[in-house]
Amino acid sequence: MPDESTKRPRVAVIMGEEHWRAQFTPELRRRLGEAANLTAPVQVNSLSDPALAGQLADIEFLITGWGAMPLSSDALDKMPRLRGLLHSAGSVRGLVTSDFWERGITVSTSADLNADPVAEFTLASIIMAGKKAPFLAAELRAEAAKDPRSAVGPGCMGNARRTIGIVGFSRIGRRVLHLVSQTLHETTCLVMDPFADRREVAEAGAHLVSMEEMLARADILTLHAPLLPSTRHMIGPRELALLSDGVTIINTARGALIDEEALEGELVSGRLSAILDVTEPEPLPPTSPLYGLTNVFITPHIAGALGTETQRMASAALDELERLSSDQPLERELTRQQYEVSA
Ligand SMILES: NC(=O)c1ccc[n+]([C@@H]2O[C@H](COP(=O)([O-])OP(=O)(O)OC[C@H]3O[C@@H](n4cnc5c(N)ncnc54)[C@H](O)[C@@H]3O)[C@@H](O)[C@H]2O)c1
Ligand SMILES: O=C(O)[C@H](O)COP(=O)(O)O
Repeated sequence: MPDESTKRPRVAVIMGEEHWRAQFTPELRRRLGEAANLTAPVQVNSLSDPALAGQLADIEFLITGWGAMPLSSDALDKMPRLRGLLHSAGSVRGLVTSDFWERGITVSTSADLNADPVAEFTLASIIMAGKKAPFLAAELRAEAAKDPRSAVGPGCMGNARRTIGIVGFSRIGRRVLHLVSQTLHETTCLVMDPFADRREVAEAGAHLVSMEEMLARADILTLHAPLLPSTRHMIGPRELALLSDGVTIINTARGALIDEEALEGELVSGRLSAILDVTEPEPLPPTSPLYGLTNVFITPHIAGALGTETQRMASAALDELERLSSDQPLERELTRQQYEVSA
């Protein structure tokens, strides 16, 4: 009698072992085992792992994740039956190439679920920036004997009637807009994105504006564009100079969106403040003056999914596997066109 498992699609999991352990709980592994005829071992971090050598020809789907090594054309040549790649994290950049679409291999990503915690972190940052909380806390630490209220410097205070500039109507940018609109009172949201549809932005409750208009009007500027050749240093000395005194820049996207030298100048002078989850380089060198500034709050790239948040992404990749196996349409497919302008 044929083994039931051979009727299921052949699947390999390509990701770092620590992420496999953290994301694929026993319950998710049980689901995976029920949906797939798994390779042995189930998880490796590279398709060139010798343990997979004799098994590549049968593989139909790959579940990938953080810690996976790039998937080369050579490896794809050895997998003529490969139909889909289901990524249990966000960006597939650095992992897949245009080769995938050229070969008709479907790509799906859990990036929407990685976007949620970044948007939540950004909302929290906007609220804290409105009170200048991280900056006043740093001033208090530096000068503990001072009356805290005397530490209140120039720039916006309070979270009502503020203008928030959102760079990028991306997955995360859209979520930030939604959360801000739901949470803060009488807030004006401006969006800058050359690919966004004006009506869609308006329906989401914001105004699509030029970069210049956004910079002139924003009390808080928050960055959510992908890092592409066209967006590197999109915020340079000219753009920073257009911001009013006391504006806080929030960057949870990529450090290289901002010209770091120009940013450093504006922060050292105290004219602008910043909440930076990402920097260029990352981490900043120990000699960076930004570490010593009370108007700068730096976190070590923690806005995206961490710990318990990452299991939703694994579950979503399994949902996609189950859909593909039963010829249902995918919910998280990434087309080649989207890939060109994606994070
Ligand atoms: N800090 C973290 O832990 C963390 C986690 C996840 C993502 N990120 C970063 O957050 C950013 C947003 O991620 P995402 O998944 O929402 O991106 P995404 O893939 O949804 O972004 C694509 C969209 O960005 C917009 N865009 C493209 N070029 C633009 C430009 N020149 N100006 C403005 N907008 C432009 C377009 O609307 C495009 O559809 C990326 O830089 C990503 O790397 C950071
Ligand atoms: O900064 C990020 O993009 C995340 O922390 C990592 O997510 P990724 O899966 O998009 O690389």
